[in-house]
Formats: sequence, structure tokens, C-alpha cells
Amino acid sequence: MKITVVGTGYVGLVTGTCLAETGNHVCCVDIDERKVNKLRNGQITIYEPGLEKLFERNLKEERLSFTTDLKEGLEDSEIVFLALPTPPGEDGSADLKYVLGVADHIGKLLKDYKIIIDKSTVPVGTAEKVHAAIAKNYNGEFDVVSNPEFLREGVAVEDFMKPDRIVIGTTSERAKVLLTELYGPYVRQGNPIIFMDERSAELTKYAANAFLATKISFMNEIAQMCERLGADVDMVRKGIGSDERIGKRFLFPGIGYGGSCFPKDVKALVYSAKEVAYDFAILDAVTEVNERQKIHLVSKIRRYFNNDLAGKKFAVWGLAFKPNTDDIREAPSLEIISALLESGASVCAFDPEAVNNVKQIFGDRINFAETQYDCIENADALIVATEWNEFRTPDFDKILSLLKDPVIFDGRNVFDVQVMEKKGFHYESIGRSSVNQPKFV
Ligand SMILES: NC(=O)c1ccc[n+]([C@@H]2O[C@H](COP(=O)([O-])OP(=O)(O)OC[C@H]3O[C@@H](n4cnc5c(N)ncnc54)[C@H](O)[C@@H]3O)[C@@H](O)[C@H]2O)c1
Ligand SMILES: O=c1ccn([C@@H]2O[C@H](COP(=O)(O)OP(=O)(O)O[C@H]3O[C@H](CO)[C@@H](O)[C@H](O)[C@H]3O)[C@@H](O)[C@H]2O)c(=O)[nH]1
Repeated sequence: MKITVVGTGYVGLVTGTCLAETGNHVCCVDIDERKVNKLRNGQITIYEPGLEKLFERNLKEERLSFTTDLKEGLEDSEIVFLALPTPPGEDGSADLKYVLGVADHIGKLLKDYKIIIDKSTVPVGTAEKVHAAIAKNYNGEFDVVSNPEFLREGVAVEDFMKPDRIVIGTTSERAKVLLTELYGPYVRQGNPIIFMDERSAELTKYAANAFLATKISFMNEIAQMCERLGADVDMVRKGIGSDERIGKRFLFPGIGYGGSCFPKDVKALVYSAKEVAYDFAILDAVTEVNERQKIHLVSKIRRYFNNDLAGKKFAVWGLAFKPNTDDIREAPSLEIISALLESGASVCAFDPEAVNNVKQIFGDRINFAETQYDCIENADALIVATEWNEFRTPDFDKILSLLKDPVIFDGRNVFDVQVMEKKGFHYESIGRSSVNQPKFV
């Protein structure tokens, strides 16, 4: 099939590349000329494990192309994906100007039947708005379908190629037939395509993200209770996770959820609720708990240093909002670093992939190290902010010899409490009892 993907950011590039991988011809459109030129020249614009190989292969075999010209991008295609940003406005609402702007443009260019697919995360009712925006200028036949994307950064290729489920919101039989054919190669593992109406599909995406964010905030509150009551959140997590009704996944406490989706989508659902005169009380608390959790580690650091961080040097391992990505959107590490700088401390950071993105935010206000060990030289303490695999089994003797004092604040619970204490570290983590970590009151 010939497919157009409008918006070649995270979702657009993964979608375009993975659709080309199963033999489709995909033209990706983006207004960012620099990005398009880079991609055309074979330079991938995001770090995502496994994507580069697929990208290079499909570009070389001419199944994948890039343009800034929407008219050129739409030529001969049957299916048009919109993978455009839906950033939060001041009030938390999802800003639809990109999606509706492109829909308006598409309406002026359409000449024959196409399926326009919302892959962006959009509020309920957007498919109708997209339909209206196109119909203003085109009175031929077309369908607008809601097909939310559930991929996770860091494992995006696998999530796209072998999805748990594909949700398709449409009542058009023609669209159902074409999309069943398109997604055939991806659902052969037995995972279903779930057809529903457009509004339910749009809400499904927000419900999924809000539910997962709720799970995380809930566990962060349980961790807070553990710290006050002398219990161990790892034990509690295992204890509840083995109940199939609860499940083992997404029960890891830490320094709060970040990324381009959970924070914005939780707020957008709260806003949508307000619009229909409903107070989505749980979700306000989910956001509040997350904000608190992001600076919880800083409170522990302040307590340890008797509230005097001026002149202290901190090493930060991990900047990305999660491992295996260079994405730093809403990364908790950024808030921790800002709080340390405001208190007069200095920071040296290391991340395997995200340094260039963080440089654009902090410039020369922080230092960056080439290796995880260079980073900790002479630091008063090490802070772990992202659980990259290379941080899990480090050379502890080397850490002991490089740090000024053997002090570690671990926001991701990557190390074993007993092992750390035996090695002589002052080690504080999240929700785990330890000799060093006094009850947090
Ligand atoms: N990032 C994720 O993991 C993820 C997962 C599922 C869903 N989503 C949702 O998918 C949507 C896209 O997210 P993203 O992370 O890929 O965003 P992104 O910011 O990485 O990419 C968006 C792209 O759209 C381009 N763009 C903006 N206006 C355009 C226009 N008029 N014409 C063509 N291109 C234009 C931008 O230049 C950019 O390259 C959002 O609604 C997001 O909530 C994201
Ligand atoms: O037990 C957990 C799991 C995750 N996180 C944090 O939660 C955030 C989000 O993690 P994750 O969901 O793995 O990453 P995303 O790539 O943001 O993916 C989410 O957001 C996407 C965009 O909407 C959806 O498509 C995905 O299904 C959804 O998982 C990160 O900061 C994680 O550190 C925790 O703190 N504890």
C-alpha cells in the first residue's frame, strides 16, 4: 500500500519505518526542513533501539521517503496517518492546532478517497473536528479514523511490530477492510484488532495512560508510607503484584513519571472532564503526587547535608526520562538538577544518549562527563536518576575511590540495600528500609 505519515517526530518515524518494513511504500511529511534533509540523507533523528537498522534498510530499498511538501506526500496514497504534536495548553487542554491545521490543508488537496487516521493522542470529538475541517474544502468521499498509538519509547519498534492490541475507531466498513489488511502482518501473533467507534477509541488512549500513571503514583505513595513505617516497598510490590488482578508491571516507585505522554495526557483528561462538568478527582491527585515525588529525592539530599548544599558537587547518572531513549521531555532529572543549582550546588552529569538534549537546556550551567566514572570524581554524592542498564552493576570499588564521600541517592532503586551497606556506602533509595535511611518524617 502507499501510505503517508504527516509528522515525522517520535511516533511518525517509528510508524513510517515499521509500515515500510512490511512492504508498504511510505512517504513521511514534516514541516521541519532540517529534520527532513537529515532523514533523506540517511541520518536518523531519534535514538530508539533497533530503529536505525530498519530505517536504513527501507530508505535504501526506496520504500521510505521524506518531504516537506504535503501535496507530494499525499500523491497516490490510500492511507494518511497524522502523527502530529498535541501539546498541553496553559490550562492542560490538548492543543489541536497542528492536527486541525493539517486537516484543513488536506481538505484543499484531496482528489480521491483516502482514510485519514488520527494517530496523535487527541481528545474525544477530534475525529469529528478533523472530518469537518476536511469537508470544508472537499466534498468527495473520505473517512476519518481514530487509531491511537500505544508504543513506549525505548521499545517502540517491538511495540509497533508486535502490539498487545490495535485499537481502531471507525464505523466505516470500507476503512475497516483496508485497515484490517494493513495491520494483518502485525497482529499475526494473536493479539487483536479491537474495532470501536471513534469517540471510544479516543478515550481508550487517555484511559490507558491515565490508568498507568495512577498505578505509578499509587506505588509512589505506598513507598512514602514504607519510608515512614519502616516497611520495604520491594516486598510490598512483590506481595501485591503476584495477585493477577493487580499484575506485576508498572508498580515501580521512583522519582515520578516523566516523558512526553503521561504528564500531558493526565492533565488533558482532567481538562476534558471539566468541559463536561465532571471532577476527575483521582487524576488531580495523580499529578500532585507525581510533582511531589519528583523533588522527594532532593528532600532526602537536603536532610543528609543539613540543608546546606551551597558549594557541594553532585554527580548525576541518567538524564533521559527513562532508559533506552534520548528523550528528556518532562524528565524528573531536570527538576532535580534545577533544585540543586538553585541551592548553590554544582552538577556533573552523565547519560549514554541524552546529553546533547540536556545541553540545550542547561548550557554550561552544568558539566557533562564522558563516562559514568569521570562524572563522580570528587563529588560529594552520586544521584541515580535513570535506570540505564550500565548503572546496575558498576565497579563499586572504583565508585568508592572516586567519590569524595561514599554517598548515593538512588531515585530508581537500582542497587541492593544490603550490598550497598556492606560495601560502606551511605545509600538512600525510594521506599526501602535501611540502616542508613532513617524513617522519613
Ligand atoms: N512519543 C511517544 O512515545 C508517543 C506514543 C504514543 C502517542 N504519542 C502521541 O503522538 C503524537 C506525536 O507525538 P511525538 O512524540 O511523535 O511528537 P514529536 O514532537 O516528536 O513529533 C511531531 C512532529 O510533527 C511535526 N509537525 C508539526 N507541525 C507539522 C505540520 N503542520 N506538518 C507536518 N509536520 C508537522 C514536527 O516538526 C515534529 O517532527 C502526540 O499526540 C503524542 O501524544 C506519542
Ligand atoms: O513502574 C513504573 C513504570 C514507569 N515509570 C515511569 O513512567 C514514565 C513513563 O514510562 P513508560 O510508560 O515506559 O514510557 P513512555 O514511552 O512515556 O510510554 C507511555 O506513554 C506512551 C505515549 O502515550 C504510550 O504510548 C505508552 O503506552 C505509555 O507506556 C517514565 O518516566 C518511567 O520512569 C515508573 O516510574 N514506574
